[in-house]
Amino acid sequence: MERAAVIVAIDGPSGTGKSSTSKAVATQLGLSYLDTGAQYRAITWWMVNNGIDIDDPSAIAAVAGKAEIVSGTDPSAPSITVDGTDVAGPIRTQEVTSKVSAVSAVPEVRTRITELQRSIAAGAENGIVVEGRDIGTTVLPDADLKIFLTASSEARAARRNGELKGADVNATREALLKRDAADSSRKTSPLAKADDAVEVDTSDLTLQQVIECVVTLVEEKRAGK
Ligand SMILES: Nc1ncnc2c1ncn2[C@@H]1O[C@H](COP(=O)(O)OP(=O)(O)O)[C@@H](O)[C@H]1O
Ligand SMILES: Nc1ccn([C@H]2C[C@H](O)[C@@H](COP(=O)(O)OP(=O)(O)O)O2)c(=O)n1
Repeated sequence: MERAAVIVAIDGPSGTGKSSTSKAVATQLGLSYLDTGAQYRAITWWMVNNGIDIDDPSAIAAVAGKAEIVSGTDPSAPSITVDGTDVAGPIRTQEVTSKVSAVSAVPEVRTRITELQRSIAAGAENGIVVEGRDIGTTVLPDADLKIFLTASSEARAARRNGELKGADVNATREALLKRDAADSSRKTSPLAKADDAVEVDTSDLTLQQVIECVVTLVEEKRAGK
């Protein structure tokens, strides 16, 4: 019998391990992978590049449909382009990181990106792992499995700091908490755990342990447990 395409939603705040876990789980299970944060970063990069006033939600809303964002969903080589330009590097700058919460709070931006995410998930024949902030609550509320990753702010800041050469861990923690607060308090589709999501606190787990935990949960779902 053909296996039905499994849809896995992984949400949680910054630095909880969503991207690393999702990529590894998708690779192990032969599923596609979608980093929705990269899409919000990509549209933010476009806004910055086109001189749009980030403090003016109506200016952002007016051009929300302009950028053509294409996400490659191979977990071993995820990619993202805007109007044909590879932006995988530029979307990770401090400037984009500091502006992405404001851009992603604009309802017109969310509507546009949510449509894109749903069409990518629907087209993933072998199933997909989709990671973000509102996947289990809004984008794919019928996902087969929903995971909500958490971790202490200290653990999250230490992990993020490990990626930023020479950064001050306290400044990293402050910036991370500020972004979480903005993402959790916005009106449209805030960062939240879905009622039926499995919460996993990764503070004291290795990445490998988190991956194994999620793989087991997917396999249990597939076995109909
Ligand atoms: N359980 C873990 N223990 C230690 N480090 C981790 C763990 N999970 C992820 N990391 C590391 O923390 C950093 C942030 O992880 P990432 O997957 O990008 O988180 P998110 O997508 O939630 O922001 C990466 O450098 C990753 O290797
Ligand atoms: N589904 C999503 C995914 C991300 N976002 C927004 C909010 C986040 O602060 C930014 C960036 O997300 P991203 O997952 O790249 O952030 P980190 O890897 O945790 O730093 O995008 C969102 O609003 N909804």
